[in-house]
Amino acid sequence: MSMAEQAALLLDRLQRRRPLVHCITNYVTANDCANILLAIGASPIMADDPEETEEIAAAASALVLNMGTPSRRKLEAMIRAGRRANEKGIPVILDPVGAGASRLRREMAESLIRKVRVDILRGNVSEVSFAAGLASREKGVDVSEADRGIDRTEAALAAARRLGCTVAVTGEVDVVTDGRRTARIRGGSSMMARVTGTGCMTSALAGAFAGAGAERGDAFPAAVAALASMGIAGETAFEKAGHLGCGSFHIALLDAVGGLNEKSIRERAEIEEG
Ligand SMILES: Nc1ncnc2c1ncn2[C@@H]1O[C@H](COP(=O)(O)OP(=O)(O)OP(=O)(O)O)[C@@H](O)[C@H]1O
Ligand SMILES: Cc1ncsc1CCO
Ligand SMILES: [Mg+2]
Repeated sequence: MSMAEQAALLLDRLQRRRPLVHCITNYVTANDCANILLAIGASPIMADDPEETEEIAAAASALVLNMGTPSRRKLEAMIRAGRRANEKGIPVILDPVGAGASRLRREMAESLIRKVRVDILRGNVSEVSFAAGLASREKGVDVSEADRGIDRTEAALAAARRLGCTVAVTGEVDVVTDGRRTARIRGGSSMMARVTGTGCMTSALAGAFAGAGAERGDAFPAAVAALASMGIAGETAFEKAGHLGCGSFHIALLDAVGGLNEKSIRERAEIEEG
């Protein structure tokens, strides 16, 4: 079965099952992540107090840990949720936002990688390079100029080997690998880099697809399906609203994700295997 066909079937399963996706995320893009999950057909819950994250994670189909606005308290909330998810076989997605940008973020990324078994790591090339242990010169949450030259495939493979999980590096062309299989996903629009949170939304969608899977261990096709969905939606949004500007494009992106179905994935996904 082709990767596009697999992604189409996963979307169909997601829309029938409506997986509950627990997000411990940042305050910049939390609302967009909740809305994109609703748009694709999943059910979001944002919960980040250490007092409740174990309980919420235990009831969810997937857990998304996003380091965008970190704190020691949030780290504790993430470790509690992550350990519970691991015990219950619930897939965990890590978005190491700005992982190399400060001491707190570096410690947080290292601590999460050490204490929680991650199924999908999703980030831009700077973030994934840092998580892979490669030199990264991150200054903020966007790809740094110094990191633009790093090869996305090499960064993804290095991180996949270090973490033993599926890694998705986004950018103009997205790369997904589990160290054994590799896929490249085209599509999207350069406008996506001009709206904050499209990466966070992609990670949230990876949670929805991983949570829709029949069983744990389906992380690679879930990550591919999430990136293909964002790619198609980004193109549609650009056609509809690219000429209007970033604000309209942002809203059109949510609309486009809401319009995705099995058929659009099968017909429009641009996935290259190997
Ligand atoms: N130049 C581009 N052309 C096409 N698609 C792009 C481009 N840049 C980013 N994208 C798409 O935008 C989405 C987010 O990727 P990006 O690498 O910008 O994440 P990010 O840096 O983590 O974003 P953020 O931190 O703002 O959430 C992905 O679906 C990716 O494919
Ligand atoms: C801009 C920004 N700052 C912290 S998180 C975030 C959203 C994109 O990652
Ligand atoms: Mg990001």
